Amino acid sequence: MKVQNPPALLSMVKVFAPAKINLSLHVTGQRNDGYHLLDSLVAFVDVGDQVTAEAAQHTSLTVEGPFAQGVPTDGSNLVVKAAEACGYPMALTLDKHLPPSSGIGGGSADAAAALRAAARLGGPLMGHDHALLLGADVPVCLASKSARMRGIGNDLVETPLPALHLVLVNPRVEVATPNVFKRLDRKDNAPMPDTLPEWPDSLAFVDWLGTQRNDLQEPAAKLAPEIAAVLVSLALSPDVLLTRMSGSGATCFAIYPDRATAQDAAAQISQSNPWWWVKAATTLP
Ligand SMILES: C[C@@](CO)(OP(=O)(O)O)[C@H](O)COP(=O)(O)OP(=O)(O)OC[C@H]1O[C@@H](n2ccc(N)nc2=O)[C@H](O)[C@@H]1O
Ligand SMILES: Nc1ncnc2c1ncn2[C@@H]1O[C@H](COP(=O)(O)OP(=O)(O)O)[C@@H](O)[C@H]1O
Repeated sequence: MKVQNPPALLSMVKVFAPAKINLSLHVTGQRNDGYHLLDSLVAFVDVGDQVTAEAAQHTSLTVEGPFAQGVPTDGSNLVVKAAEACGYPMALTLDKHLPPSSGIGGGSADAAAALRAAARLGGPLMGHDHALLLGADVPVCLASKSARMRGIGNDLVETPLPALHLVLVNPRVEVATPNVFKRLDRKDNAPMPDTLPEWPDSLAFVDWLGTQRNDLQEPAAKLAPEIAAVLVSLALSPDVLLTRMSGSGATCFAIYPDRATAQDAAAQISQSNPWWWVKAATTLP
């Protein structure tokens, strides 16, 4: 019998940390510990951060990239917390492209990428329950596949969606998630339907999505009036199908019929608002 060598372990890995978009976000209750119950359709896009990792004696972190200045470089960074939580020390480099505190889960995506990096280097693969301790959004980011997310972020059902062409806009205003939840008047809003419909194509999906909500949009817009300006700017762009805020804000998204239309809208919005962070994006399969 031929004896096969075990697969060689990689010495360095690069892992993409895609932005998370809450296409819908219904807040349906609140637990005794203060955490809110959610019902959210989550998608991931081809815009994100990059985590590079090597096994090391001690965990270290270098942060670079366009949003490096906005994130901590010490043990409070979620990639360091992720390395510590899985007990696998790594030399980490975070190339930060997503605006922080912006409702697209940058820190959670980075933490999930660090967990995937540890597993690829030969460390343990952390389970969802353990990942949840790093943040409510970390479990959904671990798979980075579109999903219906319920509970506080722990109850996940993979939900394939038609491809969507988006523009993401952040007015470069950081919004703290707990402050938005605190300003939400009603905590017991209606969930999405028990059984989600089948969508034959993107247009049918967007029609249905228009009947759903982000319950955090109103309280976030009270905290950051720039959100209203972003939504107006997206709503005025040619051929737009739907506009909404993601997560607790302030990033908003719009959906377009195709990539070229999304790219044209992004270029036009960026030209009129040079300070804003504007990206055309397509959902990942
Ligand atoms: C609101 C969401 C929707 O996807 O996205 P973001 O706006 O952060 O991107 C998430 O639930 C955020 O997840 P994440 O950012 O990982 O939250 P955590 O670090 O666990 O919690 C930060 C704080 O948000 C509030 N929080 C978070 C999640 C949840 N289900 N209920 C809450 O009330 C709590 O005040 C908590 O102290
Ligand atoms: N890798 C990271 N990237 C961004 N923020 C981080 C990171 N690690 C820790 N943080 C902290 O987490 C907080 C939430 O950031 P982030 O995850 O980007 O928010 P959101 O989930 O709203 O997009 C910020 O206040 C930031 O200081």
